Amino acid sequence: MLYEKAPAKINLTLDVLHKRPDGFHEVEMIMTTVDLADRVWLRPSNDGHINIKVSERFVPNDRKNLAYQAADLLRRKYGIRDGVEIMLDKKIPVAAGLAGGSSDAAATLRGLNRLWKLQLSADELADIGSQIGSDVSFCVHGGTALATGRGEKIEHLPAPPNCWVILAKPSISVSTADIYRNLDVNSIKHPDTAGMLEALQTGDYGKMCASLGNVLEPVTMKLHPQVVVLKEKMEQFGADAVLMSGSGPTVFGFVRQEARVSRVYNGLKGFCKEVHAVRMTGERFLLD
Ligand SMILES: C[C@](O)(CO)[C@H](O)COP(=O)(O)OP(=O)(O)OC[C@H]1O[C@@H](n2ccc(N)nc2=O)[C@H](O)[C@@H]1O
Ligand SMILES: Nc1ncnc2c1ncn2[C@@H]1O[C@H](COP(=O)(O)OP(=O)(O)OP(=O)(O)O)[C@@H](O)[C@H]1O
Repeated sequence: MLYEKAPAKINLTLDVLHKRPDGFHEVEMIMTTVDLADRVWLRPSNDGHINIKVSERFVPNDRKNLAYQAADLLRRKYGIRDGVEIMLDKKIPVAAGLAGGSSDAAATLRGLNRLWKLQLSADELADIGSQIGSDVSFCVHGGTALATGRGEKIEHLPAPPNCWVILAKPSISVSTADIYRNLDVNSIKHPDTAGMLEALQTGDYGKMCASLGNVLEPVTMKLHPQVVVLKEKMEQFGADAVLMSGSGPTVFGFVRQEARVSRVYNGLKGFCKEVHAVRMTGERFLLD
């Protein structure tokens, strides 16, 4: 049995440049992994099938699961006949803007690369992953990166300055496709991507806080006012800066002072079932 960690991501910035002829949006976003992770186990089986077992009742255990799609893609591409059992222990909130499914798919790609001795590089796996979803390429590499194109073009960046990240997910589900559909590309207020890049290069915490921005945030907030309330609460409880991740609805807040972490965490617990205090790991997966 083989184990892979599948960490969640947050978006420090998310900008949309334009809508493409293929219906997707050309994005420019800075993402980083946090130490909240699903756990993925892979066990070879000789029935020639891909079997998924998931700890979470609402997550599909058939070909709709992104980990299934990752295994299926590799099997077809490399003519593999072996079966595999994939066990997913979900810790990342589902449909949250934290790339849970994408990270499971990425971990499956990394794990099967080892199990089936395919000797593919991280870039090759990321390329295969982009066929599953826009966030899978980033999740194959992890760490901190600028993602462009549909999200599949990755440039590695230095890890963010050290701080706590409080994640809070309201109990609503958000469809990424719906949020992009409701975005008016002509009235976008673009985030300061250059400022965020500089903050990462220089390790400037204040500048990182000031440069957070996500063009999908107002779209999700309009459809789900709970996200506005949650962001305000997090600010009131003392987070240094707050933003929605991806298409939402998870909101994250940075807290540098150790003493404030429990105040923000406990305060939010009163409003929200799913609250986590995590760190940005900056941990990149290097394949051998
Ligand atoms: C919001 C983010 O999570 C930010 O990291 C990503 O942009 C979305 O990544 P994802 O969930 O992996 O998205 P996909 O599964 O590829 O696409 C879901 C849907 O979102 C829309 N979509 C996604 C990515 C993109 N660059 N433009 C889009 O318009 C499309 O309607 C697509 O059908
Ligand atoms: N392994 C998986 N884990 C969770 N959800 C999955 C998985 N595979 C498929 N899904 C489906 O994908 C949907 C979105 O789940 P996911 O947790 O990946 O969303 P997300 O965090 O918003 O992703 P992203 O940030 O990439 O948009 C779920 O409602 C579920 O039906």
